[in-house]
Amino acid sequence: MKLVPTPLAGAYVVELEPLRDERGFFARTYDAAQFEAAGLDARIAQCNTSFNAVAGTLRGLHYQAEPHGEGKLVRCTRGAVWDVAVDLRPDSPTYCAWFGVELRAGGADSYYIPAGLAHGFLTLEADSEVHYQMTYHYVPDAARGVRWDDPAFGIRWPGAPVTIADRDATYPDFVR
Ligand SMILES: Cc1cn([C@H]2C[C@H](O)[C@@H](COP(=O)(O)OP(=O)(O)O[C@H]3O[C@H](C)C(=O)[C@H](O)[C@H]3O)O2)c(=O)[nH]c1=O
Repeated sequence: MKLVPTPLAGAYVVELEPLRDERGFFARTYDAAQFEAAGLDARIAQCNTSFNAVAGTLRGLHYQAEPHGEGKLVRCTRGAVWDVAVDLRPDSPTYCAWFGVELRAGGADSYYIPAGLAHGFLTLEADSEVHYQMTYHYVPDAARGVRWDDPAFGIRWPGAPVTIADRDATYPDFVR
């Protein structure tokens, strides 16, 4: 697999390098040694999956407040999503910048999002599933979020959400 830098400091598109034969392909999706060598957080504390019945489902953008920051390796395992991260680290050279990537089931890409960035996605197809590897465990009281259409970030989405949790739709404007 290849770690391809994104415009966001510390965030990478993880490109699979499929080994093909007459049956199909085999590919490594994660390599702790390669992550550590690149200075990425290689811990796997928990794995999660989310199923989204309706195309146009928007989840996020979420993060955990320090000291419970969580890195995420995000992969689409069914359907397709527009996957977005926004940098909320005040000391980062890419503070308040965002980067999106289309992730498809069977596609070559995953998205590694370090702690301190918020993450969200908009599904592009019905019955889309997203799998996460998390570097830190879930701490409900540390759950935070920013709004998908917050003017502070100017995130471009392929469409408006068809379904979104009230919590996600009503985060207050982000103050830099
Ligand atoms: C995140 C999480 C949630 N939960 C429970 C809490 C709720 O009872 C239920 C659904 O949680 P929530 O509505 O926060 O799920 P999402 O809106 O999909 O949140 C996720 O979506 C965005 C895109 C992310 O990047 C995070 O992975 C995560 O915040 O699962 C858990 O038990 N463990 C967990 O790690």
